[in-house]
Amino acid sequence: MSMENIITETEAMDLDTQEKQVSVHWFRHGLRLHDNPALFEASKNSILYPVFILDGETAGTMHIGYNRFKFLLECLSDLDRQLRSHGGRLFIMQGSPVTIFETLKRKLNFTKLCFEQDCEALWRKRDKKVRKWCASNDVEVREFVSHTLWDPEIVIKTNGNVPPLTYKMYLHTVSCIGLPPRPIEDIDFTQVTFGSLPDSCRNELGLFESVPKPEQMGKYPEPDFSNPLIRWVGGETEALIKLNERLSQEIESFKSGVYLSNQVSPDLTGPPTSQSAALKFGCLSVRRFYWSLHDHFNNIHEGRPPSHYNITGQLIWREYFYTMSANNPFYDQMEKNPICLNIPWVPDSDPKKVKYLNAWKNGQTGYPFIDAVMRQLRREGWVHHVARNAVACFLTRGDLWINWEDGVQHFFYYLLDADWSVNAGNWMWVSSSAFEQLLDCTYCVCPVNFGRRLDPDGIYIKRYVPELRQFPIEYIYEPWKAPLEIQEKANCIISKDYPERIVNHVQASLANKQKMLEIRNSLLEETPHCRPADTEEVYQFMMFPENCNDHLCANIF
Ligand SMILES: Cc1cc2nc3c(=O)[nH]c(=O)nc-3n(C[C@H](O)[C@H](O)[C@H](O)COP(=O)(O)OP(=O)(O)OC[C@H]3O[C@@H](n4cnc5c(N)ncnc54)[C@H](O)[C@@H]3O)c2cc1C
Repeated sequence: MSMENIITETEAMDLDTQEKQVSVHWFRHGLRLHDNPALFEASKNSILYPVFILDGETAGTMHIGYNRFKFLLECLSDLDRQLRSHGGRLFIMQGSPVTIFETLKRKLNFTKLCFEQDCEALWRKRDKKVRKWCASNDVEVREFVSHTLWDPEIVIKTNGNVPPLTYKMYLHTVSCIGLPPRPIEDIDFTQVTFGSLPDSCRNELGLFESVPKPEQMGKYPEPDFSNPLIRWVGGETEALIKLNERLSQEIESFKSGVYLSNQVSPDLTGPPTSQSAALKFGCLSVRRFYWSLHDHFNNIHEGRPPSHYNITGQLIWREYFYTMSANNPFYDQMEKNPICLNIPWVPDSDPKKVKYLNAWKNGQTGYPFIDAVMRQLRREGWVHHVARNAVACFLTRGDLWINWEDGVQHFFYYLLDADWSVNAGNWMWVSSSAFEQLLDCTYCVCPVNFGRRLDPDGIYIKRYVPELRQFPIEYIYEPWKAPLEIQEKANCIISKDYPERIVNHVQASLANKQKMLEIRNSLLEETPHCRPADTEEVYQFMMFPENCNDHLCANIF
């Protein structure tokens, strides 16, 4: 696009005389141009200002590690590059949203503010303040639902003004609402007029002339966990390339009649295919993902009714957790959270807690599978769902009896896809704190056999726990059992080069099960609570292989 459709400073100041109104599109999540109804609205018959505000909280920046910050800045870079190719740019500013909008109002007299709904309770305060300011400054607010397939508020209303307690109830509720909307058409950028910012307000707005690097924002790689082996790249362009790759794989599996290969045979060492970080930041539209899968599925199985909730069942878990958190500002906490059971985890004052928690965080528990996962998390920011289940269970009800809130914080800092509600929802589920039969923790992931089942050759361990690279496979999941001469031959002496296991899993998990039972029995009556609908749902969520109920991967008490 030529410079002709960028208006000048003088034109911007003289807008009341022009026909077009001035609109600001506020990117928060939803960092994409495709299927973006709020951006579509902002660009209609308007002079458009696309804005992202680094306010220290938006898009999860209040507690963020280097890898996710880098990913976010790559998303912004990609947006900026794309907008520039259409003659505009992304205005990245630093400060509080209301202060920035005040300045923009003074300088540009904008009259419309558009944004995508951030449905989590966490964002209520921020958005309420902005709405209030808009209401008293003649700025129309237009908010659109496109981060989720269904509007959580409508789901709650349809379910009688309470969130559905179980995933199955959730499925039932959304089936009453109907199928989610399809993605909207692409914006015709040849018809869009972009605004420019007067020089006089650039400082006041904390405007970045180009997308900053994480280091400029005070974020640095951690010395012991730098050099990721898998590099996740942020941005819409990359997300759409990955979507096509993923769809090709899915089409092949639909044709062969093998569905959900990611769940049936989880691959810890194969090339990365996940879209969770792209969905978290919204560089991929969840509706595009959902409908592309179903359309391909229906094309291949012409005439057969689509099984909507099977092939996209994982996406529905995301919806479910968003909905559960929508009206619950304490969703990521234990005591104040009405859906969470109060479990007397190891107290903060207990020195054992600090020791165990640090060992878990640093990948030094002495259980190679757990340590590999924890090190991959810090190094790369993404780990497979089955691996997350294993380390979450180990920290909480499985082995260490440590509060899931500590796990949530750690994951929230390091995960690329860290979502306030999805993260906390999964932690409550795995730790038996909610979404689980009242303290009935039947399934406990075994840190030895579960890993062995997933990665029998120990490739994953050798990749992330280099101390054990020369260990023979028969001992790699239980190195403490290796005779000293084998340890010497493998150049790794247990308790010197690699830690002794911090707990005995069999003893710890049995003792923890007993504690759960005692708490359960001490409760007078069962209150209605969130829980799995049945055993099948537990298996599906935990992604246990079908024949896993044989004490090999899961301890079943
Ligand atoms: C303790 C714990 C914490 C987690 N924290 C997060 C988080 O902060 N953000 C996050 O996106 N996922 C989280 N998950 C869920 C899950 O592990 C990831 O979404 C998954 O690893 C993504 O891989 P994928 O894209 O290959 O998934 P696929 O199987 O391809 O699923 C497609 C999409 O569905 C969604 N999804 C899949 N599984 C779940 C699930 N159990 N709950 C909710 N959504 C799901 C994701 O957006 C995912 O990209 C967590 C799981 C656990 C056990």
